[in-house]
Amino acid sequence: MSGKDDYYNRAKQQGYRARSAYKLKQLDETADLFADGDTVVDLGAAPGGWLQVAAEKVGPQGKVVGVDLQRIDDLEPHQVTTMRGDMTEEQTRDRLRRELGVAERSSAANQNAPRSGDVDESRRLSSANQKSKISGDADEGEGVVDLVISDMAPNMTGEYELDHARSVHLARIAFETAQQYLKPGSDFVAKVFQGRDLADLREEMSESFQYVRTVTPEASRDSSSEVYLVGKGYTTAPITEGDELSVEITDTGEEGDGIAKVEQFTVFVADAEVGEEIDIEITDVKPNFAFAERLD
Ligand SMILES: C[S@@+](CC[C@H](N)C(=O)[O-])C[C@H]1O[C@@H](n2cnc3c(N)ncnc32)[C@H](O)[C@@H]1O
Repeated sequence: MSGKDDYYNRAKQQGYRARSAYKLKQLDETADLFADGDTVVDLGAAPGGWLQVAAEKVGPQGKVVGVDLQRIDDLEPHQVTTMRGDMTEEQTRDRLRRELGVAERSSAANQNAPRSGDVDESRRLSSANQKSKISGDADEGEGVVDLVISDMAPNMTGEYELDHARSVHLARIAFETAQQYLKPGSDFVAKVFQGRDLADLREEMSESFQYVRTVTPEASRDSSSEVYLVGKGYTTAPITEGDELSVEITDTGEEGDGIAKVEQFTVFVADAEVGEEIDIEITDVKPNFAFAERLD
């Protein structure tokens, strides 16, 4: 018996429905995914190993919603709800939206545009405590989910290119779902089989997250080509570090910096006064605000 088969036995002994539970635990160790009280969406959740781990990690104040083509037997933790459906179908995505209790938000529109509503000065935080604070005070309509995880996998045909393409398609659907519901600063994980479209998907994700990692948990079988793309720090910023642009200072932050809006996205500019029209360079981009220096 190889070392990897130990995970099967451990899952049996420890009451997990699938050995994949250990993949999620290892992903969490590597990428720090969960926090107490989080709301988590788990796509491709049957038979429920990841749901069990997620429920443990978010605790009794959290909420976990699992979706799968297959029926998922009831789980004891009260914070877990499940639904049976195909995530490639709109009606399943509608049901998920209703379960999360949010209005529809276009993922395409959301991809490079900020969410509606101003970002207030209280969100100007040090990067060290950014995730928890921002997650904690996000309003409905600004994102309601702290983490989207997808372990969706297609039925394997054995044809490498086809299986890869189908897994990328499922990961893209998961990514679109994440774009609809994630709070600024929150995270996303999706399984994908290695192949030629993996780099493109990672590149697309990197536009919406502060950074993206490719992680292979030890519990993934040696024979598997699966990897997990982990997006950290969901951002809706329409700008990137190094951008130069002309702005008008429309407000003043609590610490005296000028505030400019770029497509509703808040940019703090040091030494700038309300009413000034100035050229700036973006120096640091956070999930829902940025810092800039004036150029003139
Ligand atoms: C590897 S299993 C997930 C194991 C799960 N993470 C666990 O720990 O129990 C992959 C799952 O993806 C589901 N799946 C595949 N395509 C799907 C789709 N279009 N919509 C919803 N679920 C899908 C499959 O039914 C299967 O249960």
